[in-house]
Amino acid sequence: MLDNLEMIAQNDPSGMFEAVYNLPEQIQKAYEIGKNISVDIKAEDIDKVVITGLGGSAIGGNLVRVFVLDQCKVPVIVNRDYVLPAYVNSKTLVIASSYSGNTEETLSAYQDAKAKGAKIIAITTGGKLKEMAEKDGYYVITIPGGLQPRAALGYSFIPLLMLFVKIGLIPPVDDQIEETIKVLSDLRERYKPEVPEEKNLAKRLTLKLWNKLPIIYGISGTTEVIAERWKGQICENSKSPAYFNVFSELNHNEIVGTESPKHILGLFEIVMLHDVEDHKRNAIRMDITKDLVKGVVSGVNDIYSIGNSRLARMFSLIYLGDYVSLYLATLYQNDPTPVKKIDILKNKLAEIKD
Ligand SMILES: O=P(O)(O)OC[C@H]1O[C@](O)(CO)[C@@H](O)[C@@H]1O
Repeated sequence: MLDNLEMIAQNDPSGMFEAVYNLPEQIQKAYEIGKNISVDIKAEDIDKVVITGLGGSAIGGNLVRVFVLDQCKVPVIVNRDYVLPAYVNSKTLVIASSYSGNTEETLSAYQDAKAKGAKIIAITTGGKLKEMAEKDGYYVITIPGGLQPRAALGYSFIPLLMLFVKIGLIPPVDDQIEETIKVLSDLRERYKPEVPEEKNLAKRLTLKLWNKLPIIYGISGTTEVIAERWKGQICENSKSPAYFNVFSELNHNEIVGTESPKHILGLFEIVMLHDVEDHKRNAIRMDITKDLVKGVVSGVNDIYSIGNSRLARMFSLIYLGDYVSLYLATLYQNDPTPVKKIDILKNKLAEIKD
């Protein structure tokens, strides 16, 4: 079914498949942008980092948060709100991340950061954020436009990660970026539409999730944000509901909610994301949980990261989720690009001034 290339092309008039295929090149370009970052902020000047953004931009920040968790000596917090927490002050580095540069919550948080006297860096393609930050004399990392924010994860993540290196918060990541580009270049030749179902994991997994409710499980500290990314991509690209949760937390509540109603539980198709750095006990929890839900849910699918470095492994899982979301869109005959409901929301919000 998913081997019908004409059907794929018909449901992808705006080229989201192409954008996903080009992720390795995007990461290469993002790497060059990262190398050119030149800031005078040093690790000792700050006692915390707050990355403020929404949607795809927040995911980029959240992936950085998890990536640096065991290396960075200052807390990294992701803020997805109009305002920043009261602990933001002159020792805080606030990174305002918005691909469009026009997301209202991020613009509002930027103003809040300014009012609180924080050190500010903006990462954006342009829009009001770039305009304001340049006018206010803050450093702006400018990334290329022309993509949907969720398709620009390379741009919203890699320069941010390299900023952490430049500031001296984490050791260099060059080798990891280079490996990531290689791993993704290899994976796209395995996941692309031309590869038939029997050899294409992305297509096979999509067929399992089709007409089901995808439930994506990650593990705290490793795959937690990747699970969130899968959920977001399935919602926005496939226009299907999807939910995610994280081990071990879900073992303390969600696992109990698997008894009734049976006809709804029977539609759950679970994807468990695995990585070699998963906490041993959480890996065991995943196995036990699988046994507990077997026969109740429609199915459980184990997916393992590929690659040596942490970065390559992270992106290997992200990439599979991206392809799955596009194939699922194809099966539902949806164009992955438009996000009509968000457009309606934004228009309605624009009509209402406070
Ligand atoms: O990165 P931006 O442009 O601030 O957008 C944030 C999020 O907002 C949306 O544009 C929709 O509101 C998402 O698609 C996107 O991920």
